[in-house]
Amino acid sequence: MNERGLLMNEQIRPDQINAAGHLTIGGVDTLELAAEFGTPLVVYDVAQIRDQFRRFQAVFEQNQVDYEVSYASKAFASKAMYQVVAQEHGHIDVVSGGEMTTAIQAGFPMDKATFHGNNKSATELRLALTHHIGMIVIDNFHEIELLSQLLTELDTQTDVMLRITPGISAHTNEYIQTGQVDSKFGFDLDSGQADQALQQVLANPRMHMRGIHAHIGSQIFEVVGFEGAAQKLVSVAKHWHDEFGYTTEILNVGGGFGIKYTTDDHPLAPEAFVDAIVKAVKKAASEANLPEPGIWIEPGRSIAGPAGYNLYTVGSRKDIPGYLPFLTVDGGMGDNIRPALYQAEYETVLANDPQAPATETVRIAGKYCESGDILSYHQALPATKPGDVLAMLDTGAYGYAMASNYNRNPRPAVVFVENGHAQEVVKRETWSDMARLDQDYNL
Ligand SMILES: Cc1ncc(COP(=O)(O)O)c(C=O)c1O
Ligand SMILES: N[C@@H](CCCC[NH3+])C(=O)O
Repeated sequence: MNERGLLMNEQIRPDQINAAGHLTIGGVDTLELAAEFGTPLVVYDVAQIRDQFRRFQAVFEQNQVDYEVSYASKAFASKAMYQVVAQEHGHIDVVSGGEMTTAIQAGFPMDKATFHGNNKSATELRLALTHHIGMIVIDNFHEIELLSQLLTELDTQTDVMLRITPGISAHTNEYIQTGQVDSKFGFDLDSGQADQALQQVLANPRMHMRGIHAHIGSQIFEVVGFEGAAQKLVSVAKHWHDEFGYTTEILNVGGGFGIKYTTDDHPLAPEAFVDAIVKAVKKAASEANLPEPGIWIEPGRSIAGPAGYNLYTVGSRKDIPGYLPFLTVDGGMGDNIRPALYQAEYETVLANDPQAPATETVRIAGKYCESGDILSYHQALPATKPGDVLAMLDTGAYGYAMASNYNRNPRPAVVFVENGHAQEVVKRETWSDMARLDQDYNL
């Protein structure tokens, strides 16, 4: 409750409302952000990014475990983001030459980067090796062969892990499950593929086999899947120890920690996830009589998501008797495709009065030429008028990262805000940028 006796939106902290009653991010008024940088605008509260990172790290420190918290940068990659992670002494994982190049340009220490992907190209692997990437997570037999050729060609060596499919279907949207047996990622266990991969890697002196990786899915709300993955990884480590005399140094349980998008979501705290993982690994390792391995995690959404906001300006409106009105904003599926792609839900508030009581339920539509271009299917809001700014909450993961130029709409600017200061860290694209790669046809 606030002083007006209204129920606060749970995703907004009371200190985010300023004297004018406006929503603030990192101490800056969202209306000022919209006026200065334009809309649609992606805004990150940097203190919140740092705080999530530190919370994950602190539990490992308390448990005195060898660990890495590796930010899964597919959730949101930019030079500024990599620089913030570096300031937090964090690690990153990258899944493409583009993410790697951005990290390199940001000056990120690449020995703290892990390279993932189920079809890494020779060029990408070469880039990784020439920049002495910290770890390559090998996904398939083709990659073992390609990597071994490149290691010989470049006369170098690398640390590697093997990604396995743990056979765990996390309780999450089926589109974002990755740990089940029928997955395109990683080596299958039951068919013996993983054993074969281990033997190939161990036979190559240029590959230093460091550990086992599994990722069970995304937006997960329960610890049980992670405990299961931890047990499975330890059982693989035990099997490899007994069968091949190989001792696993690191278990990487991936990311997937769920966040609160709406009041229906009840995520666990970072501490609860890490605590459960650490306990499960320690218990399983001691039962298997194995030395305690290092534990790595790869949170993406839980680092970037809650810190991100999308600001939009309200434009047209369509009222249809018997249906929820369409309130159209100046962005849409080009800057956040998640509602259209996964029926993902968010909370949206009126930036100039986020505490105002709702008077209607609307559909928030985008401006893209597509009926499915909906940002919200049912959002309670106070009365709005063209020109009002809406703030969509918790948009920081897989929003800008999955943005497109559909309809040749420019992608928004990205602004980082901290301690009352705002800085544009990714410029807004312009209409002429839309044609910057185009060539006149002159055959
Ligand atoms: C290998 C791997 N690690 C980490 C992540 C990050 O997941 P999340 O953003 O759900 O934490 C993903 C994406 O799901 C992934 O595929
Ligand atoms: N893009 C998905 C998550 C993908 C996870 C990547 N492994 C989402 O928006 O929820």
